[in-house]
Amino acid sequence: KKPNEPPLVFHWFPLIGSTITYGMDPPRFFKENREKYGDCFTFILLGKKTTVYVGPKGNDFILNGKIRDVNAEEIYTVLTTPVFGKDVVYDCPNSKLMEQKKFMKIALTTEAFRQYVPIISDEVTSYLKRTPDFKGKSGIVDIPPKMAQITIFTASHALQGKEIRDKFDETLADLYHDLDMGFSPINFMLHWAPLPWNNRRDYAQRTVAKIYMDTIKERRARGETGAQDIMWHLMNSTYKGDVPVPDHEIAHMMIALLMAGQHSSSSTSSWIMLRLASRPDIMEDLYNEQVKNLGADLPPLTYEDLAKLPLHAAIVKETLRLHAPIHSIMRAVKTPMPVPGTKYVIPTDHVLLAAPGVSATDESYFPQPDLWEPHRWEKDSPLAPTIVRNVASEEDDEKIDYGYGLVSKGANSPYLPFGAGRHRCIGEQFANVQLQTILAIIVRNFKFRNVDGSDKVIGTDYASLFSRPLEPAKIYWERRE
Ligand code: HEM
Ligand SMILES: N#Cc1ccc(COc2ccc(/C=C/c3ccc(C(F)(F)[C@](O)(Cn4cnnn4)c4ccc(F)cc4F)nc3)cc2)cc1
Repeated sequence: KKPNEPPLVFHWFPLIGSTITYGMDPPRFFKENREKYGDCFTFILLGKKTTVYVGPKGNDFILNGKIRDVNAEEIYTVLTTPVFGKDVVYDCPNSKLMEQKKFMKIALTTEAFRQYVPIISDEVTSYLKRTPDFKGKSGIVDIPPKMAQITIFTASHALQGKEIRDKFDETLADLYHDLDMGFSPINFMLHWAPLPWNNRRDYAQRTVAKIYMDTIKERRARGETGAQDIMWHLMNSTYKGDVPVPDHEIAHMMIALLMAGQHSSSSTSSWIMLRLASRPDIMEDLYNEQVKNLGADLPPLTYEDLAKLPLHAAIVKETLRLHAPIHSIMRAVKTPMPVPGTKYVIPTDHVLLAAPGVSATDESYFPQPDLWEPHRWEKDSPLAPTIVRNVASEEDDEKIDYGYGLVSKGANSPYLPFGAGRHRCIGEQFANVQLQTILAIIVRNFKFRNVDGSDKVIGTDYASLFSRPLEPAKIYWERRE
């Protein structure tokens, strides 16, 4: 290794490098090597020199990197463009992505969320009524596949509109599955390989895009609609210079949003249910919070009700602290990057890897970091994050606008499940509305506990693109009187 490069993680084989040890358990790999080499170190990921820089300084260095120094689309396009379709997200200049994020965000307003909460509540309630797995008074259920179903119905209906949601009962479900097969880290690494599932992925992408484009034509022929869904907003958006968004780009952005929302929310909602089964006491606290703040008759949920359920919000926050779906954020290095406070200069043949989850489980920021304790987010909790006590939280610090709205300037927070900087997530508010609504409806209907009555929680599957629970992940449920 050269004197001004970060330390290189020891490995036996040149190409494989540390791919297997990293791929099997990234958080463990980060923690072990942080102890050996410090916050900044390089490892070989399938032949590629990958420099990890963890901790708040690392999060800031990578996520707030200047556009001339770091590049996301070069790394991600091989994975996302075959699935989403061309000319959107990472298959276009970053300036165009910033405009696309602005369009998507226009539909994610509190006005829209007011419509989404009843839509999501009804989808969950009717799913629980019709699915055979929740028949009778009690039983045992493998929860991740159920949450994947609930997520796709709620997200497609709210975000994509009723026409699209109803198509999920027919052809769209299988097409979505084929599209999803292409969304795997193997494609990240071996995108050039003529893998059999990639043909099904390509056929599915073309067919799903056509379904969206036909829907767009129908809507245009029919004229206005009261729906607040994203498709309608994209149909009325124009790029700078008053250039309307082409129909194929609308269709491709819809696929991108469907994939984003589906994977992140189904993983997170599965973890929420599994954590509640390990802590039945918390599930009771949630029920009591609803009775206390909404009334014992538990009226139909509204968007305004969510603001009266702080413990429900803390459940999502604490689950994302321990189970962030995206464990590795990657960027190509475009110009040699000096690392402030060190003698390191990261060369352009490296890939940068940010892992915000490392500081989210660091005891110097979160007392008893591995304990899932939603009450820690209450202000006087002894487990409250130290960062909140002595450094301004995200709301206070200064903001910057990359073209799609204000985001906090500092990425030096230890808790960044939605990323930071120019590539920061625009789905955070929608995800919170969706997850808290699903949670509130489930809490009204059931009590959960582990099948063996323990407080254990299942391990994590890192082999797919989004970390998610190993399957099957069974829990015992009991219908609440
Ligand atoms: C629990 C739910 C979610 C989590 C934890 C999450 C996490 C993230 C993270 C970490 C990033 C930054 C990626 C990077 O810097 O490379 C991101 C970006 C993004 N997410 Fe999410 N996300 C969630 C839900 C959603 C939803 C529901 C949508 C759409 C409705 C969405 C759309 C996007 C978009 C468009 C970007 C921007 C990518 C870019 O600018 O390069 N996300 N998300
Ligand atoms: N041997 C072996 C072996 C080796 C390694 C491994 C594991 O290695 C790795 C390495 C990196 C990663 C990165 C995850 C990653 C990045 C980008 C995206 C995304 F772009 F797709 C997304 O951000 C997703 N998103 C955003 N918000 N919600 N979802 C997105 C953006 C905009 C958009 F519109 C739609 C989107 F959906 N998705 C996921 C995952 C696994 C396993 C095995």
